[in-house]
Amino acid sequence: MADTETATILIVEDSPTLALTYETYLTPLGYPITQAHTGKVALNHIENQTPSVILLDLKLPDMDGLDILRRVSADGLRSRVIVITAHGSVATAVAAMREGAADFLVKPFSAERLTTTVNTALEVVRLTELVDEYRGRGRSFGDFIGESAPMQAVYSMIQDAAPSRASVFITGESGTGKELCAQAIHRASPRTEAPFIALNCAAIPANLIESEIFGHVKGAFTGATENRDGAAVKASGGTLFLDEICEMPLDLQAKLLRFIQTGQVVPVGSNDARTVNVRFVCATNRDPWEEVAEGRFREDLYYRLHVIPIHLPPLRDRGDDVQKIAQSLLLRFAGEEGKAFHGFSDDAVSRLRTHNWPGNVRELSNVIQSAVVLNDGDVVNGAMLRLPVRQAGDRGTAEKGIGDRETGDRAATPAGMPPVAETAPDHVAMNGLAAHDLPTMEEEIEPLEIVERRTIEHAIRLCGGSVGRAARRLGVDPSTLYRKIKGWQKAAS
Ligand SMILES: Nc1ncnc2c1ncn2[C@@H]1O[C@H](COP(=O)(O)OP(=O)(O)OP(=O)(O)O)[C@@H](O)[C@H]1O
Repeated sequence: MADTETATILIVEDSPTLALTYETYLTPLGYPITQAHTGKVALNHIENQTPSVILLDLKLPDMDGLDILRRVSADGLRSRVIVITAHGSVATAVAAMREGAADFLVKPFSAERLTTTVNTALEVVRLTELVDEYRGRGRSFGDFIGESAPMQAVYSMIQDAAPSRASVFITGESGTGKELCAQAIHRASPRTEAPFIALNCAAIPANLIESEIFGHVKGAFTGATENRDGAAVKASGGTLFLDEICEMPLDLQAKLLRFIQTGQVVPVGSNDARTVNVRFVCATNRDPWEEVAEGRFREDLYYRLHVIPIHLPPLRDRGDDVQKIAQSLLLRFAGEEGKAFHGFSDDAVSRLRTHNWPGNVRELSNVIQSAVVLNDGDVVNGAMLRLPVRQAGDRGTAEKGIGDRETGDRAATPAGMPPVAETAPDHVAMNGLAAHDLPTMEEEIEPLEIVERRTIEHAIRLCGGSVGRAARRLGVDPSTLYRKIKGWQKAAS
């Protein structure tokens, strides 16, 4: 049996009745099935999503089925193609096998014969994936999902870096998986049994970071009622992950540098140093060298930490990974929410592929979760994915690199929002009012509902599209925001 998380079946058959019959035969296998009644629809589907098995009738209204087979071979796709031929046309089946078909079925055939043939094909797909995995090619790694070439380079950097004690400096836009990468390094390292301690330098007030890293003694400051170990001591023998390192205040950067050089921790309010052995992994979504050039990040600290650099590519540069991650997230959220969703329609796949993903995997996760929470059905369609129809920087236009994060986040439409382009013409502002048409009084006094909506949308944008995080920051329950978003969607449709 193939991997149930990713295996899919495409039935290419011009007769809808026959296609439905085959689908009914194959449904008990439990894999998502798509029908294509023309060659054009089939090619379009294959372009967006690689099916594990293609059941292919060679007689199509708009093209020769062999052309589809040739395309699968030419593109080097892993799909196993099972050709369906009419009784008496064995020569065609032989020709198809020469072109790369995995098997053939002569009409009419029984449900059992079909399921056995498809199951065998799926098993071959599974074994091929297994072999690739052993060879270390074309596979995901740890908790990462994704098999694209840029991610393979990341996985191999992680594997090479893991055994060493050298500091790792991870860069990448927000939501690309920097923390996941730090955890993967720790897990693959000899320190795996010791603690992995993560500290987000941007999330802790400046006056508390020193104590959070180095600890404090009783009475060191108001509220220090007892001795407390900091992250450096807690991570002893393990890994200390300093996230958003470029946000660390300069005075503390000097203390961190001393700690790295000496391995000694001095808690706030104490003169006693304690020696610890930690491995440093840090991350930033800024361009660290630019931070050095601007005087916000110490150059000596940069060189100490920037020993092994790992750059996480933006999601828009990872090809098919978008669909693989989306599919895995869909099954996860559907399971959590008790929904039946198990796949995406072709238009949904096409939207997933063309969106620019400024908030990267986190944004993708929010969009899928929102689609699952707010809808019902077997398949997520394009309309359920609350993405802007068109946005500046969509694939094929502007490319973004690290350092462009803020622009990227501003461009993101929060998950679950009716995007501007879908609800209003160009000249209409986000709140639905054409500002230049209104008298001054109306500009000054806005209905509370609109102010509330703008505040919520703004918060979600600032939180990289995360409804959950925005709800926390706004001090309300996430279900309140989801309810409101659903209300806006209803009003817009
Ligand atoms: N390749 C991937 N496959 C599956 N899940 C992923 C992948 N990359 C990231 N994620 C998930 O996306 C979310 C964001 O990842 P993570 O927190 O590691 O990103 P980050 O780059 O550290 O973000 P930030 O810069 O905002 O701190 C997490 O829930 C993580 O598990």
